[in-house]
Amino acid sequence: MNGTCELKKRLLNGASNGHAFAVENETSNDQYYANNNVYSYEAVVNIAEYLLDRVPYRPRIGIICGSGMGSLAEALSNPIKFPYEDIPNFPVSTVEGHAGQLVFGRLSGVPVMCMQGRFHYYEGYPLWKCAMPVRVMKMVGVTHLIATNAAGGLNKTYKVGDIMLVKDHINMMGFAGNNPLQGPNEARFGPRFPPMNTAYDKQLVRKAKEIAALEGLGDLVHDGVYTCLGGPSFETVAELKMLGMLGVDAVGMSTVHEVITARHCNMSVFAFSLITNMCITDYDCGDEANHCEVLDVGKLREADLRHFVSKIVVHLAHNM
Ligand SMILES: O=P(O)(O)O[C@H]1O[C@H](CO)[C@@H](O)[C@H]1O
Ligand SMILES: Nc1nc2[nH]cnc2c(=O)[nH]1
Repeated sequence: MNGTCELKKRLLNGASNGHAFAVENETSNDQYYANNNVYSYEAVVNIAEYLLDRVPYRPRIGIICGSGMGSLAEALSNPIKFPYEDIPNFPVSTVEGHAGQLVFGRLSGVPVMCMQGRFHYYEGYPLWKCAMPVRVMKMVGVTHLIATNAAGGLNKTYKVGDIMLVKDHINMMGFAGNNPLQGPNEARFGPRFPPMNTAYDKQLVRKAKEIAALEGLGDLVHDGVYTCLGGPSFETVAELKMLGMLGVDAVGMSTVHEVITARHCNMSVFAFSLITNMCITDYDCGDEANHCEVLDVGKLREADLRHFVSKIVVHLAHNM
C-alpha cells in the first residue's frame, strides 16, 4: 500500500468514530470510495453473534425508538440491555432523548429487540453507519422492523401529539446522492438496486389504523409522507413551504436511511411519526422549533405509544 493510500485508510478509520475497526477499503484496483461502508458482512455477523451469545431467544421484531420515545424499550419485561459502548464496533448515541442501548425483552409476551437510541447523520455518522444496526437486527433474525420517530407536522390537519403512520417517504438526502447503500453492494444483504415503491407494508398501515380505532386512538392517527433532512438545524419557512408543495406531511432527521437498509435486506417495515411540533410556515409567527418540546411531547404520549406499539407487536406475532 502506498503512502497516500495509508493516509486515506487512516482517515477512513478515523471516520469510524474512534473504534479500532480497521477494514480494508481498497478495491482490487486500489481505488477508494470516500463513503465506503467499513462494516463488512462478516463484521455485522460478528456483532449479531456477540448479542446472540448473550440472549436466550431470537426476536423477529425490531423496534427503533424515536427521540423522547425511549420509554417504549422500558416497557419490555425481563430486559437484557447492551449499552452501545459495550457492543464491539458499535457507534455511540450523542443526542439527548436517545439512551444509547440495545434492549432485548418481551413486549406483551412477544420477544423483541429495541434500539433505545438511534444514530443521525447530523451526529457526524455517515448514513450507512446510522443504518448499520438494522443489518444487525436482520442477522439476529428480525424480519419486521418498527421504526418510530419524532417529527414536525407539516400537514395542517395534524395536531401536536398526533401519530402519522408513514405510508411513503421522500428521500431528500438521496436527491443529493447520499444514500445508505452507496458504495460497493454486498449482495448477501440485498440487491444493488432495491425497489422502494413498496417500502412500507400497506396491510400493516391498514391494520394499525384499525388497532388505533379499537384502542380509542383513532382521532390521533393519520397516514402520510415523511421526509428526512440532514439536520441538526430545523427548517426555514421557505424550506417548509417547499416541502409542503412536494407532498410532505411530516419532517424529521431520521428513519428514511433505516427503512432503505431494512428493505434492501427484505425486512417488512412499519414506521410512524409522533408529531411533536407543528412546522412554522408563517413568517409572522415568532415561535421556534426546539428539541425540548420534541422530548416533552414524547413524554406526554408515552403511555399511548406503548399501548399502540404493544398491540401492533401482538398482531405481528400472530401473523408472521
Ligand atoms: O427522528 P428522531 O430520532 O425521532 O428525532 C427527531 O427529533 C430530533 C429533533 O428534535 C431529530 O433527531 C429528529 O430526527
Ligand atoms: N427536521 C425536523 N425534525 C424534527 N423532529 C421533530 N420535529 C422536527 C421538525 O420540525 N423538523
